[in-house]
Amino acid sequence: MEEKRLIKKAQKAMEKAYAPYSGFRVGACVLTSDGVEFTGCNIENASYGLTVCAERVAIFKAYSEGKRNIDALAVVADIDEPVSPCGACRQVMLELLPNALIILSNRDGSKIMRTRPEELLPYGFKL
Ligand SMILES: O=c1ccn([C@H]2C[C@H](O)[C@@H](CO)O2)c(=O)[nH]1
Ligand SMILES: [Zn+2]
Repeated sequence: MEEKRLIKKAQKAMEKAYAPYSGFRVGACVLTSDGVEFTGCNIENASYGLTVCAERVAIFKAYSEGKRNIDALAVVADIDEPVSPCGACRQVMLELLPNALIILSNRDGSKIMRTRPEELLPYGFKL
């Protein structure tokens, strides 16, 4: 099943998280309409505000390779409950993958929430 594979890839990407400050490890995987997948992990910095979330790394990898049609995004964190994406990522999702299925899960993939960018960020800012 596609959803399970995306979660597995996000879990694998989570192992690469660079999170020495928060210790909060996150992984993500996007699926493009032509079946290509891009993974990401969170990458922190001593200048804390420069940190980039796992979701945005995966989304930006897809866009930077010319893949703008994203059908699904899976995000997992090393916690018991499904991860809740930050406000910045919600804003990015709304603009870059407005119609994608957003799959949120926990460390072992045992709990899954399914949502959409519009539901994660109602009345979001758009130009
Ligand atoms: O959905 C989320 C939530 C948090 N983080 C990262 C940012 C930071 O490195 C750490 C703690 O906020 O987790 C993500 O990558 N994705
Ligand atoms: Zn974020």
